[in-house]
Amino acid sequence: MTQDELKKAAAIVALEYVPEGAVIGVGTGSTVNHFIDGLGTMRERIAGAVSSSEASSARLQALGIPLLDLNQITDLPVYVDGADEIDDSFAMIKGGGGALTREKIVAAVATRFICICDASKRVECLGVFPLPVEVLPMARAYVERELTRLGGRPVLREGFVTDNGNLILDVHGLRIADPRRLETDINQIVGVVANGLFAHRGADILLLATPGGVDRMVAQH
Ligand SMILES: O=C(CO)[C@H](O)[C@H](O)COP(=O)(O)O
Repeated sequence: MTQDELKKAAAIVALEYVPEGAVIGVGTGSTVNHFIDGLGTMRERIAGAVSSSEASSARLQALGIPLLDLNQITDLPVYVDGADEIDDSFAMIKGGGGALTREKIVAAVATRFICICDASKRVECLGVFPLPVEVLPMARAYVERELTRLGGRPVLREGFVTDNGNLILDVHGLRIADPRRLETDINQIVGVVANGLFAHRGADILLLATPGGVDRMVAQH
């Protein structure tokens, strides 16, 4: 199976977790695109979706799925999203697509975070994938210096502007032994909008696609 076929397999299993009549939180990325396509086939059975990016919003709208404003939602039973890395505690690095801030906001509101990914995303220790950090443009150089002080090597994502009008620094060279601590430390840097560590709010369910099938795992927290 190709990596894309594995992503699709995880996404299709995630459709089983979509409650009848509910608003669904929708992430961003190539794995989630398969999930959105699946949602399109069952659009009469859901109330609509809250999206984490302009790209996902466009795909949802093209399939006729109503988009809702997060500010009008009090009950979001599930949020479905991919990850760039996920560890044994279901802490993740996300933001490869640059949508980390909105992803974090929608995930914070959701009752259950369902992570869908192929087995290559499972790691023992987070940090081989460069950690994305969304930064206000005027703070870029200052935040770069502070991230270097934390032991990383920040690299500006060239030619990329987030949906919020900000920049992304991809931080290389971090071996993240304590994801919660680092998530908090980076959030303390003035000018950081959000960082791609999802450790305080990790996944609740992991649907991990392997060539042998999709493993369903539930977090122990
Ligand atoms: O965090 C994300 C986007 O900001 C994605 O979930 C992550 O990059 C995984 O993407 P893909 O499903 O394309 O492998």
